[in-house]
Amino acid sequence: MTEKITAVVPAAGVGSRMAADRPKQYLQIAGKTILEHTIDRLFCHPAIERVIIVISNSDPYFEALPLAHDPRITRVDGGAERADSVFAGLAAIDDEDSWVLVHDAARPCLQLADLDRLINAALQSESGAILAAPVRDTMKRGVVLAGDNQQGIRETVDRENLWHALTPQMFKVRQLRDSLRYALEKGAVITDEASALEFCGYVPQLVKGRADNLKVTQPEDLALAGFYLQQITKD
Ligand SMILES: Nc1ccn([C@@H]2O[C@H](COP(=O)(O)OP(=O)(O)OP(=O)(O)O)[C@@H](O)[C@H]2O)c(=O)n1
Ligand SMILES: C[C@](O)(CO)[C@H](O)COP(=O)(O)O
Repeated sequence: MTEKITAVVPAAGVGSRMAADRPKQYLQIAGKTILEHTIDRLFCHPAIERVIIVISNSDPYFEALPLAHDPRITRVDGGAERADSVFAGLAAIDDEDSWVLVHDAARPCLQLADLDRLINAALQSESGAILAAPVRDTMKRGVVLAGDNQQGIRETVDRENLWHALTPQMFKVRQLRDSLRYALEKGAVITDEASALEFCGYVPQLVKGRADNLKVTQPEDLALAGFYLQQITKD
């Protein structure tokens, strides 16, 4: 593969659900921050030429990391929402005909085989591609019960063809930038890149990925991510 790909890593969140003493991307696993593990996983693939890391403009942690001095890495300021941060990262890419791969800083357990399959699928897709994991549990939609903050079951959601969207998600820069701009201008709720393309009528490809490509989100995820990373570095 000769394609050279720019990765955009949104890392400007505060990690509120983690309830830690710092944003979760700076929590340590095996002596390195989650952010460093994530960047290491991306650079394992030869097609990843450059990484744009999107950081909060009030972030006091990033500059202390060796990453901050890596010539392959560019820092840009993030925005209020993840989609704003991704849009800011895209602004740092000059060639609109090139490929961009967006990967959450909070997903440090990405495996090379999944990354390679996603890249190959996106290169052959008119509307890019995302890693996704099929839902494995029975899915319920809740309803807030009157009088307290308890939820009851409103319905069981058909899980046929239901997927967890993961990252990386890979698209042509122009297609993603134009879709994000349009969707955000129209006030669409955009929680991943694919939803912006969907809003514009595109059909990105779903590429089955490993369920252990977890997004560190809640306190119990940190130990699990540590276990998964140990498995990767052992292989
Ligand atoms: N304004 C934002 C919000 C989120 N992110 C990034 O998007 C990724 C996925 O978002 P999420 O897991 O929701 O992270 P947080 O927003 O930090 O978490 P929380 O919602 O618990 O605060 C994370 O790497 C996060 O740093 C970002 O770059 N800019
Ligand atoms: C992009 C994402 O990882 C896909 O599942 C997820 O939407 C990001 O987390 P958030 O909590 O929605 O910001």
